[in-house]
Amino acid sequence: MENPKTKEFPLGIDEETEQQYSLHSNLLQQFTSISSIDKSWIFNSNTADSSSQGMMFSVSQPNLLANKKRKFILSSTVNKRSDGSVGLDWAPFPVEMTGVSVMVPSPSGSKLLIVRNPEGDGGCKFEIWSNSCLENEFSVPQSKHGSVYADGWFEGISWNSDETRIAYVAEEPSPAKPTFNDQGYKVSGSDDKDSSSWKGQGDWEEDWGETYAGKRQPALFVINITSGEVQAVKGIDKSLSVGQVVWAPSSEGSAQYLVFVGWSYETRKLGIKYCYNRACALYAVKAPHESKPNENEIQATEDVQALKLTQTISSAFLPRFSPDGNFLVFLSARSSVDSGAHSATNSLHRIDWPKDVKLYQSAKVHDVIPVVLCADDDGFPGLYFSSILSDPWLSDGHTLIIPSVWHSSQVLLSVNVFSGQIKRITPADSNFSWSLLTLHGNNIFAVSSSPVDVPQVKYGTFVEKEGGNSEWRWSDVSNPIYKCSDKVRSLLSSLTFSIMKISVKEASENPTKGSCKPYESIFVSSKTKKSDACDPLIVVLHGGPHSVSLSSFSKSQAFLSSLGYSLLIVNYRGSLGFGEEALQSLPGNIGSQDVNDVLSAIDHVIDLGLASPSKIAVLGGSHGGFLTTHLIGQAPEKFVAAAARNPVCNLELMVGTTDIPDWCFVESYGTNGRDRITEAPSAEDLTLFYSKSPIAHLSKVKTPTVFLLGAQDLRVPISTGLQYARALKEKGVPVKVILFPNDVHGIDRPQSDFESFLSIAAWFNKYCK
Ligand SMILES: CC(=O)N[C@@H](C)C(=O)N[C@@H](C)C(=O)O
Repeated sequence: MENPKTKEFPLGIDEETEQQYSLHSNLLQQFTSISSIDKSWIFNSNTADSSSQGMMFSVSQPNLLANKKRKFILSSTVNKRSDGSVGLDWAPFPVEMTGVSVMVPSPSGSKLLIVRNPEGDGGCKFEIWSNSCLENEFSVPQSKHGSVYADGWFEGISWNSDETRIAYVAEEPSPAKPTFNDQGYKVSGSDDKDSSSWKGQGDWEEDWGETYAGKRQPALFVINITSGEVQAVKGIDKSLSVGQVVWAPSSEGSAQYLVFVGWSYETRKLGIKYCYNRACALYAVKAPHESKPNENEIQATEDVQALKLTQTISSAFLPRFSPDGNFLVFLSARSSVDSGAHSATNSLHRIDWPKDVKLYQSAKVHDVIPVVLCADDDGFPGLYFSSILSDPWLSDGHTLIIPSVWHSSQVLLSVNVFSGQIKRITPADSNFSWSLLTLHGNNIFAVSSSPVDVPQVKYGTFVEKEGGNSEWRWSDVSNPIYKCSDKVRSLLSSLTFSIMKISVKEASENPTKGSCKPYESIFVSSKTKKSDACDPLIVVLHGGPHSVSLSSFSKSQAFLSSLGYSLLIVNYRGSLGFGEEALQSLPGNIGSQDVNDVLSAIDHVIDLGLASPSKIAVLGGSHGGFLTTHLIGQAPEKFVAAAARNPVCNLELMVGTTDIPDWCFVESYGTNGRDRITEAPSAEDLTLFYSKSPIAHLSKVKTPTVFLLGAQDLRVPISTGLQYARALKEKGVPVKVILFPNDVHGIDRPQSDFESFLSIAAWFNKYCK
């Protein structure tokens, strides 16, 4: 037998950790392997049997060995039953999609665009499929454009109505770089490649920060799907980054227009990921002509300059035309732009679409859903969503179906864009969270889940009842996608969850009404009380801070609760989903109001006898890591273990290195901080940043803490986490640091996510059981 004293362990692993890893890694793999639906589409039937329609699901599943997400397509046929519900007949096997960046069916469903972005020097591949074969395939050289944007934000791919052309967003081609040879500088003009010259760097160009490192400016293009001709759209200011393009309704005899979102910047591009406070507007621009012989000169003289449609509002995005083409709706994050908070309560707007192009610029922006400042207790708390279906309309042509965060859950809403009437269409008595898959006529495919229930596909039908009492009814749709192991199912069935209201203990000076309203925590625990002793508790804190922990299924959280921990997931004031006044109460008060909200939520569960004060751990990433490290400093007796993922530990250090220095100013000073934003903070600014930071409380910390850091994080550069971890080590506090060399802020590559949560479990089992 091996002598444990002489046994060599892998880096960072001792005997106890090895045991923990052996015990729990298989269960974590079982959670990890649960698939998720990214998108789905419904197709009109080509058969005589019009009661059945085809459906396609794009599904992803982490592939730990390859450290990638495996993507596949699963097809089914929709069968409508006489009672209004549906069943899906599934194809026997899925088909893996390798190397596919985006796929977009045409509006009629008769064609499918598949885009494959280049991995090396080659071009972008566009494939046009019919239902039986590949119809056309084009390779677009890098000299025309770089990768097609598939990021879910700048991303926009839109088929025109006769399905002959596609507008899309791709990276501008790379500019030429200065060339040198043994004679010195090679005068530009010659693009010769020879072994006696080399390329210099030229000027550094700004990008949009976190997750956009090295990505070139997003620009607009149109491809003809028969000839493969690609045209760059003219008339767009070079300084504008563009995205989310859609074709404007076409009218006989007049030119075709494209509507897109444009983001401009002042002196530098600030990070845009999770940051809705970047000003943006809708523009209309003439789509390029199909080139015909001898037409070039006529085109050159045409007025092609893009028109700004939304002059009167600081933010406009997600444009969608009504089915009749008479109006355009869009979302606005103007509260976020105007206050400087990186995310806030949205509003929805409408422009009646003029038939005369010249009137576009003076189109009136109507408010459909305004920003909600403070909602009644059970009233609509405001709009919180950032993606929308490409066709979100019911058959009346003016009712939109959208998801939105409502307190700690995501619900589905129907919105009448003329009257502004909003209805919550998912069950009011459900604490589950819902996401939208696709519309099926006037019915809805959706997914519903909870912290202890794996996602379930649902079908919603609108039932008109006598006496005008109509309602939405939801039925389960059986599906093979969310399959999980018997072990996972049995562990989850022993858990339960509830959403708790937590009263505000101390309001700030001059509080607004909305900031005094209760906030919420999601509490996950075992159904059966094993003895008088409570299970150990993990307090889970989201980042942002203007984000939210939803009551939806999370594999990593379900893994931790399956190991015997209760979870207290706190939506402290400042979270999305509770109205604008509650959200805006946090900027200027970070490190105190949010910390106290979390401490009050913990006291609440201790007072209810649901948690034992001696067995509490805390876990959070980013701003959640800021709170984690603040809590172990400000309440050093309270926490026996902590885990911080890319935490903000020192704003004074972060401000000079992050892609969002403006965030440090606004969150530290409040909205007034907007006027102080600078690349050269004063000594006074730096003093305030330090005083608001967890590092200011470091001397009191004694909680053993594990740090998970992504070395490519541009948002919260690892220097702040490393500095704090080293300082704790210097004090003799037990510390573990795992650095993921190729991860960005989210640390979500499959192997990194896996190792993060396995090590968090091992750490908590060591110090908090
Ligand atoms: C706006 C932003 O990115 N803030 C970070 C400090 C942060 O907390 N990020 C959130 C979104 C996260 O969960 O990573």
